Amino acid sequence: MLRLEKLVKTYKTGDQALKAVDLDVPEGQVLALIGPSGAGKSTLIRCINRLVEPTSGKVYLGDVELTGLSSGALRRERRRMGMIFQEYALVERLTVMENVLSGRLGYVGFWRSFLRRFPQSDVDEAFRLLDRVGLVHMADKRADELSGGQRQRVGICRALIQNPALLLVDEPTASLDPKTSRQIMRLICELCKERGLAAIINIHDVALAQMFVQRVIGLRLGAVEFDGLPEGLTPDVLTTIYGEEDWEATIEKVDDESEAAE
Ligand SMILES: Nc1ncnc2c1ncn2[C@@H]1O[C@H](COP(=O)(O)OP(=O)(O)OP(=O)(O)O)[C@@H](O)[C@H]1O
Repeated sequence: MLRLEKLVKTYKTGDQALKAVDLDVPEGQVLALIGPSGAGKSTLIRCINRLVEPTSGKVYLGDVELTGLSSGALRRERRRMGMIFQEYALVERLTVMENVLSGRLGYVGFWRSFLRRFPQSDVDEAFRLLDRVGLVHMADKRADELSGGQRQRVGICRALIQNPALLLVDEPTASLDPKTSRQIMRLICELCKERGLAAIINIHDVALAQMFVQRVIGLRLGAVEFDGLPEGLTPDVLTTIYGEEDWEATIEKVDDESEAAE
């Protein structure tokens, strides 16, 4: 459902962030993108929805070549790609409900969005999503009253209310404590499964990636160094992606029992 063909990004500074990346993501697959700082993970995610303009190569979402679209057509196609950010990107002074509904702005007309008047069906869906992530009781709270984990749940609802075919997730847990990080990763992966959604999750934490996804892509210096099952991330493979390190400690599974009831 998503295909990248020889995707290249060279920034104006001369930094070659992506070097001819090929990638196929089937429908419903959740994959983690790992790699050291500067490997090109954020650039890859942002080249897919063209928040960063690729230098060359092609991106297909289904049959549509995103790289060939005019700005109007791109705006429409972007509705099919929900994005979740590290820093949540909520509007602090708006309520939880308003932040979730802002995910529909690509759908409602200009005046409706200007007046923030959304169809009842959108409001109903927002309540359903907030209920699913355990935040329905906070619908009227302002975003700046929420904890990091709660904010990210709102960010997830805002992405899902777009009814996307693909989720692009950029470091969803980087600002969260370890336990909340696991809860958020689990939630994202469960929701993808429930909805048959594909997702690409840029994540620093290798153990967390291994715990939840079906496929891992390891990027190094803008190229795919590893593409396989989480179990394939042996210390040797991690050394080729990241360099020398004591990987036995890093890939040790975290005790998950304490969360079983959550
Ligand atoms: N706007 C930019 N202008 C110039 N160079 C950039 C820009 N953004 C990223 N780069 C460069 O492109 C390369 C890839 O960066 P990118 O942020 O995609 O990596 P990353 O794997 O996401 O890193 P991190 O994990 O630290 O976020 C790096 O060398 C970086 O310096």
